[in-house]
Formats: sequence, C-alpha cells, structure tokens
Amino acid sequence: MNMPWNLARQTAREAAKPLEAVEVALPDALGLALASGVRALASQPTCDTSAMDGYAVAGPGPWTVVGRVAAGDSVPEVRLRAGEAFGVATGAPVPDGSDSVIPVELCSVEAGVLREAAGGAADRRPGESRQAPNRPPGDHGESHQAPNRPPGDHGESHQAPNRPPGKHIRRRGEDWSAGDELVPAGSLVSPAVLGLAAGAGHDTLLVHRRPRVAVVVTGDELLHAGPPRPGRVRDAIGPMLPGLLTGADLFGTTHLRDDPSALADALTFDQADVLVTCGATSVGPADHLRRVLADLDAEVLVSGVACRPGHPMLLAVLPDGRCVAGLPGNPFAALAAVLTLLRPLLDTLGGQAIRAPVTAWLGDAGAHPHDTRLVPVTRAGVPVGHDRPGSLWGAALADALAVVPPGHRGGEVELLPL
Ligand SMILES: Nc1nc2c(c(=O)[nH]1)N[C@H]1C(S)=C(S)[C@@H](COP(=O)(O)OP(=O)(O)OC[C@H]3O[C@@H](n4cnc5c(N)ncnc54)[C@H](O)[C@@H]3O)O[C@H]1N2
Ligand code: MOO
Repeated sequence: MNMPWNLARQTAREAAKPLEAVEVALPDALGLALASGVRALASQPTCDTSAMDGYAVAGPGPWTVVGRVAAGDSVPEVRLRAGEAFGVATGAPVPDGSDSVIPVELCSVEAGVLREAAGGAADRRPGESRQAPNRPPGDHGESHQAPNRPPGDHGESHQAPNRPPGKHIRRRGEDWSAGDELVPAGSLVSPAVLGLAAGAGHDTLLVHRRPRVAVVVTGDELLHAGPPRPGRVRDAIGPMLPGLLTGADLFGTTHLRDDPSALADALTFDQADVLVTCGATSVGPADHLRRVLADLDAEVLVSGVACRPGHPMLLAVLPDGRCVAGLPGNPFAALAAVLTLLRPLLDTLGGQAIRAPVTAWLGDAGAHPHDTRLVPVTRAGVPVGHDRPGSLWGAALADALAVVPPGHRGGEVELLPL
C-alpha cells in the first residue's frame, strides 16, 4: 500500500536528527543552517550618531561652530550648549547635548557662525511630501520634514525652527540592543544574514555541518556520453542531482551495472550520511534495491508513495543510521522523489527549520482520484505540460512542481521550487 504523499514527506523529515554543530568563519557559513540564533554583540548604533553630513546643533540658531567630528572618530568630549554647533559626518558620533542635525545643504556658515539656509526645501526630493509617512513616534530616522517656518522667514530668526528633537540623529540602540536575537536558529545563512551577523559583531557562526551524500546510478542500459540509441538511454538523473542537492556535500557519482552485489557494496560506503540510488526501485528482474536493503537489515520507512510520477520511491535507514533514498529510474519520477523524500531528509540533517510553503492558485490540473500529482508549473502556477514520467522536458521549463492533492478541483496548492 503506497503511503500518502504528505505522510511520506513528513516521514522523511523525521527520519534523522540534525547533524552536529560546528563553528565556522563567516564566509564558510553561507548556505548552512544556524545551530543557534544570531544575537547582537553590541547595540546598533553603539552611540548617538549623525544620519547626515551637516551640523549637530543645540538650542535655537544662529549657532557658533565649536568643533568637527568625522566618521571613525570617538564621541567628542564636549557637551554642546544652546547656541553651539558641531560639524558632523554621516555615521559620526554626535556630541552630548545635540538636539538635532541640520544637513549641510541647509546650512550657511560665515565666520564660524552657522545659520539654517532659507527654505529648507533643499533636503526634500522633488514630489516628496513635507510630512514623512508612517513614522512611529520617537523615530529619528532620515526624515525630510522641513522646518515649520512662517512665510517670509529666511532662517535668520533667533526663534528655534520647529525641527523635531533628535531629527537626523540615530539614537543608540535604535536598530537593536546588545543581546537581541536577530535571526533564529534553523534559518539558512543568506548573504544578508552574513552581513547582518558581521554588523552585529560576529566573526564566526555556529551552524550545522552539511550532509555528505553519495550517489549511485544503476542500469545496464545507461550511456554517459553521446546520443541515445535503441536499447540505450543517456543517464539524465546523474547530471541533474548536484544542482538539486546544493545543501549537501556530494562525493560524486558511481555508475553501476544491474548487479546486486555491486549495489550492496556501494551501500556499505560509510563516509556518507545519505546514499542516493537511482533506478532498481521497481519489481523487474534487474530491480534489486529492495532485496539488497533487506539483506543489509535496513529498516524501510517509505516503500512506495501514492503520487504520480514516482510511486516506487523508497526511503530506508541502515543499521548504522545512514539513510538510503531510492529514486525511481524514470527521470521525472526521480525528480519527484528528490522533492518528496531526499530534500526534506537533507533539510533535517542540515538543521533547517521548516519554512512556510510557497503556494499558488491552480485549477484541477488533471487531479487524480487517489494519488497526489506533482505538476510542473511556472511561478504563477501555470502548468507547462510535457510531464511524462520518463521526460524532464516539463520540469526543465518549470519554476516549481505543484503538489496537486487527490481529487483537487481548484484552489491554493503548494509549490516545490526547482
Ligand atoms: N510491474 C511494474 N513495473 C513498473 C512499475 C510497477 O508498479 N509495476 N512502476 C513503473 C514506474 S512508475 C517506474 S517510475 C519505474 C521505476 O523503475 P526502476 O526504479 O526500477 O528503474 P529502471 O527499471 O531501472 O528504469 C525505469 C526506466 O527509467 C530509465 N532510466 C533508468 N535510469 C535512468 C537514468 N539514470 N537516466 C535516464 N533514464 C533512466 C530506464 O531506462 C527505464 O526506461 O518502474 C515502472 N515499472
Ligand atoms: O513513477 Mo513512474 O515515473 O510514474 O513511471
């Protein structure tokens, strides 16, 4: 009895435990899953910082310029008093006592005296409204709100313009505080995670090691170069697999004839966490996989799945804990088995948390009454056709396989990205 598709995927996810955690230098963590959450080692910003090149000011203008601080300088050892200004670079610490920062293009400085230039419109882009949209109270981001100056006022007034306190100052800890968890365990380390982790002070990350996978392609009829001819077919699965298993370290591919003792030997390779076999899953005279697994005392967790294509797919665990994923020989069926069993198993071994599914609306898509269908579709959920089990044509044109449950009549379905 074939296992329902959802249960088969769930079984594969639960067939193993995450591999050990290792601490690696940041660049080496790319594409691996975090074994512990990334926490900030310092607040960001670490001190009150200017968001603009300009002048930090205290009290109403005009102001006397009393100093200057550049990016990379430490916090100036002065406290600004009303009527004083300090030249600041974007990213530089502002002195204590700074009320706000005036961008340099809104300033005029003569003989050490700073005045806010007329208009204040220079720090708005064309078409931008005066009021910054959707900013929460207390947000001191790079608002382009102009000072609320009466008509005819050219900024010479000694009255403080209605500039919100803290404008253009990024307050200490405004983005995050030291100790905050920024990315949870189980997340994949993307380029942005690497940048964020570096920004938060990390030189290394704790990640799960990548699963090691050995691939065995079987079949007397297979060719590995040149055009197919009657009785001989080109191996289409071996070339497809490395790109599907980017989260794993591959040992390379072994090509075997339909020989049970050679297959049994290949399955004794103990450097791999997962052995992937291609072909020999069915019941023909040359299909030895099930017998070989029985001889090796493997526990078969999934033996046939109620899905099309790929129903003979198989998942087993050897006595020493290594897993065997049996992909059917028909190439599209093999792809279906990778997405149903192998990838979920590798995700678990690699410590990846289960992500929310990608979905799309799909009509009945030729749903089967009892079996789940895996249908090649575009990212918008449009079937691309050419989906016969022996052919990767449809899959090659598709962005994903849609999971069409038995009896589906139209509605949201999960997409398995390719
Ligand atoms: N009596 C039954 N026969 C079959 C059944 C069944 O239920 N009862 N299921 C069919 C289905 S569905 C599939 S899928 C295949 C699975 O077969 P195997 O996993 O045993 O694979 P083979 O028999 O070796 O090959 C099947 C088919 O695929 C071609 N092939 C094999 N390897 C490759 C490769 N690496 N690249 C390209 N093509 C490959 C092979 O030449 C055959 O044409 O069983 C059905 N039979
Ligand atoms: O799984 Mo098979 O590919 O339907 O022929």
